[in-house]
Amino acid sequence: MEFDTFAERGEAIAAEPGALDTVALVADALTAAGGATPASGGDTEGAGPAADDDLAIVARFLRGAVFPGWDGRTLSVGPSLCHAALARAAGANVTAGDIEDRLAETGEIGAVAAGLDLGGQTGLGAFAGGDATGGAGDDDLTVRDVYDELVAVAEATGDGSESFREDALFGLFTRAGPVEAKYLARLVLGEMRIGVGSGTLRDATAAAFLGASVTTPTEERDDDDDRTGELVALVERALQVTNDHGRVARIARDEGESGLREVSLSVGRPVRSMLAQAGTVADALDAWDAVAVETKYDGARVQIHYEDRVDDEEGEDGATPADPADGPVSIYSRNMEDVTAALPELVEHVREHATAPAILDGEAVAVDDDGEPLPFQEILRRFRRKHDVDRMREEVRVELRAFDCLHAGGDDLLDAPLTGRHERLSAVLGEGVSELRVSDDAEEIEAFEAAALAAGHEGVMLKRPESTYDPGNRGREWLKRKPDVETLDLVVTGAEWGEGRRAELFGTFEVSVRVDDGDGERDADESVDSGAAYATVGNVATGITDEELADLTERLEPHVRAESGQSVTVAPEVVFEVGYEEIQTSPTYESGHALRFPRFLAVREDKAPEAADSLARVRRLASDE
Ligand SMILES: Nc1ncnc2c1ncn2[C@@H]1O[C@H](COP(=O)(O)OP(=O)(O)OP(=O)(O)O)[C@@H](O)[C@H]1O
Repeated sequence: MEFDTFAERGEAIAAEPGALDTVALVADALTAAGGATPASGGDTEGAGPAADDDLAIVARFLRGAVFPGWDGRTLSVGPSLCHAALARAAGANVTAGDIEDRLAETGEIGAVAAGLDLGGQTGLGAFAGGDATGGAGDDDLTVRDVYDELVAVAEATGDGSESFREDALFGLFTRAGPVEAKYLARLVLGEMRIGVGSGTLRDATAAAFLGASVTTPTEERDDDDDRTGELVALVERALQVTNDHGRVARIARDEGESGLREVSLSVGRPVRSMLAQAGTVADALDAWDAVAVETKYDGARVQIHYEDRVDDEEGEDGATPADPADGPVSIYSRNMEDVTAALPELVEHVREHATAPAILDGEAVAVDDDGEPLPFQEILRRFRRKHDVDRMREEVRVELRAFDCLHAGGDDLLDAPLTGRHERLSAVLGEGVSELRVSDDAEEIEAFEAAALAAGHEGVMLKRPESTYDPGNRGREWLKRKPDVETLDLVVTGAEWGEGRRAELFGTFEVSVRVDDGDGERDADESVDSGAAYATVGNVATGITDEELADLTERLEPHVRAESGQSVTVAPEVVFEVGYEEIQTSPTYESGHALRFPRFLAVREDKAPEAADSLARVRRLASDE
């Protein structure tokens, strides 16, 4: 597919207000991208699509993603690099500063890119491979050209990789016409802004390739007695298992329903984590006959994949390889980032105890010398660390608390009941496994909770004993019960420079909630700019030490999008855990709410902005108060 065709379809989708018509437009785009069905069936297994088929690429691009969800590769392109590449492509008269000024005016990089004369002024379009007519946009840039170039950008490492990335983007921009440039800039920065969430793409896949009808919104259908509901559920299931919209679209097209039914988990490819809602013991006992109660560990979520393969690097004595990333154990964060190298104790633990290939779910916790839990902030000093792992290992001890098992010894367990999965977990790992107590006695459950709190844990999890594992879902099958601490996980979207002695550091941070339904789709929300993904809810300036301010400044500076006086706007990259006393309605912030007495608690290293708290949650909390 030509990239300008993709961009025009993006424009049409963005302009369509109706959810069902959006699904129909996305389904058309998928069908158009697939072209003729490849006889070979193509590469449905691998990360890269077959050479004659753009379906997988287009399915991901529509969501603003270049790679599948399970794939750890990232472009490593921040706003400043993108601005520099755009400025170069726009010719000698335009600087990165000009791009930032325009961004401050328009508020959106796509609009800025579309307004530039890229490659046109200097004939760079011809230089970069354009046809005889020269100017930008005349070149037949395809979605595959863009994909291939972005793969090269993602895979560039070492000295010179930064300039390689800039050159590659410059090359792409010089080949782009205005609408293409708009979608290129958005894609590169991961902000597609056309309102295509995971649910839309799922429904469109079912409509395009399985014959599902697009007449009733998925949420209003009864899945049990509706054929379309059945097909949508099948696609949803395949998405949960593969975590790859591109691959699922291809399987739906090439192998139909039976192909989707056969999709299974792969050890080594992370799955989205099942999540919890807040709830009480009374809620749990009202809803279920019995409750499976478990300690809520205050650590960072980890998903551990154990491949049980012979390790090339392994010495004859079976010693751990020097680099844990080379071994049979891979550990992923909740964002599906590979954190194996940061947590060698967990690698060693699993190598020592696991008896079969497995996918385990659990929490990495920091503990003191007696094995007692340390606060959450301590695990964050170890999590995602790339340097000084051995030194930090001496300072902060980390242990595994595994609480679920998604796959063991060749069996996918997503559909098995929780208690059965937990038994498999105990059988496959043995050590470092949570205690899961099933009880229908409120007093016994409360005594379990009191003991967990007394031991320094965060609270308890209450789970339905028969619940299946629902990747990515924040349903009511798992409830979290914590004593009353009011915190929200909010995205930093702006900051202000400090004063006096702190003039070189940010002093105040603007924090925002997510304006979507949890999988990237926007709320139907008229009071908030419908293109915005985040809405402000407060400014945080207290609870931060000087050392933390320096760290936060260093961390946020590369993401600054625009500066005006003391204030900067920041790309949504960093999530803060913020404590507060109350939520009030307020016209001051875009969300229509304000936090009273917000204070900084920690950076949620383990959370991506898409996993931050939503506007819907803040509204719920506000109305409960
Ligand atoms: N026994 C357990 N079972 C499931 N999750 C647990 C358990 N112990 C600790 N956790 C942690 O609790 C989280 C469940 O709460 P939730 O889904 O709301 O995530 P969260 O937003 O990170 O919550 P929080 O900020 O309260 O940790 C899990 O993601 C996991 O990291």
